[in-house]
Amino acid sequence: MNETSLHLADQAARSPWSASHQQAHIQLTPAAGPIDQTINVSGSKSLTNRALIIAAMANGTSRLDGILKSDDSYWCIDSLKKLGVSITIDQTTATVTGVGGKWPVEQEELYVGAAGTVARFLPGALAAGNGTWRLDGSRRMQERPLAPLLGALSALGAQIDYTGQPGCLPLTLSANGLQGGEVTISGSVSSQFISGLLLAAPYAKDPLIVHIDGTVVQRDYVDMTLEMMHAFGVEPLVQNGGQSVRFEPATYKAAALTLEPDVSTCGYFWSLAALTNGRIRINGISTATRQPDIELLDTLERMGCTVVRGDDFVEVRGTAQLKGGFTVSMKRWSDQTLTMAALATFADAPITMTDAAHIRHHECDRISVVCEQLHKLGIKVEEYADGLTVHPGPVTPALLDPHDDHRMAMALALIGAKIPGIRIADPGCVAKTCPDYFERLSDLGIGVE
Ligand SMILES: O=C(O)C1=C[C@@H](OP(=O)(O)O)[C@@H](O)[C@H](O)C1
Ligand SMILES: C=C(OP(=O)(O)O)C(=O)O
Repeated sequence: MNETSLHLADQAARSPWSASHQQAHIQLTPAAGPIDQTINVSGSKSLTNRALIIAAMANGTSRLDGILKSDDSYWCIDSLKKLGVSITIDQTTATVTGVGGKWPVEQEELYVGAAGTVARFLPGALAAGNGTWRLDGSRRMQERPLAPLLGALSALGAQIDYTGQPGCLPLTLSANGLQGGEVTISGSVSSQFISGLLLAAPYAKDPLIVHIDGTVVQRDYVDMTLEMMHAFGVEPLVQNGGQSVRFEPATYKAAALTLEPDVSTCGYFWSLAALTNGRIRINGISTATRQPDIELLDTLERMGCTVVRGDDFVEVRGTAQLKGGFTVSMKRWSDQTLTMAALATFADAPITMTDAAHIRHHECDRISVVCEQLHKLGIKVEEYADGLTVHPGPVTPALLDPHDDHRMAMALALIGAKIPGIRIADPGCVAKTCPDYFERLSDLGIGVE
């Protein structure tokens, strides 16, 4: 594949916290022997951006330890600062002085980068206040859906004017606070729509009941949102088996929190141990986490790995031959679909991943792109609307194109940890959630040139 056929990355979405990897591509070389390390992993992107936005809406000053410093959290902080929120960062500690839901800057242009969490969590927070703001994002973020969330916010009093594709960024949001009452929203395409509405719901002028229409993809992220709201002193009343949530008018209270490591990022390092018949222990996390990608561990065990579940660490020990020959639903933990596709390349029988249709709306059409990239390696794949089947086989090194998708780059790099000569274009795209990913691989003995 020549350079001209590569997906053109949106460099504008790369933040000052991006990695140093600005070269056109890198080449990976497997470590000389099994990887055997104990490591730490940076804070959760999902928890970081929830905590930042809620802290900004709270009364009082919050202290957040263990935040993630990546593109997604950078654009979250940048937007909140533009709204007049005082945020100071010291290493991985954020000190946020909340504005109680009244944004000091009532007219501003905000940029969310490629961050789905900011694109989906900020509009509700804005709609709860008073002002007129223009929101924009990366080229890909301008293609990702927002309509279910914005429809609900409009029903509660927000005025949304799309200046690009209807239902997407860029848009102008004008608000004079959220009405109470009842509103219904779907989470069948993204759980973030639900989370974005719930985060703002306590600030409605009257009691508000949010009804969830149908099933929610990756539902655990909604539960993470409710847990984070609780940490800031708001008590949502969950009813009807989780299909409705009732809120009395309330204001978040400042909090001091330490955020968990990012379990989605942990998945790549645990998978490295699985693939190299090595051992990786990650400190500071346990399987008691609400982060759904912890589900990967059960599947690694199913593939023949050993998992040690400590109170404050999780260790994965690999195996000489990964087992396949099964179908696995990715509905709860679909961010690991690409990781599973990389692992399946080296299993002893095909693996089918299902229930992941919504990841076609993520940083790229992840099902189509991962099938295309595995095909370049000579791997037989079958693509379905909601997933794929990977048939293990010999790998022919190639230049792989992550399509500006951090998870595509991080997952495909796992193949390079096993097979010499794998090249990954635009390695800097990992900065969305793990700017130092390739440095970490190098520290583990994998060649990164
Ligand atoms: O709420 C969150 O923090 C997230 C929700 C999920 O998005 P979808 O529900 O859109 O799949 C997940 O893929 C994303 O990485 C983070
Ligand atoms: C889908 C993802 O991110 P987001 O939707 O938060 O941009 C992800 O990190 O895999």
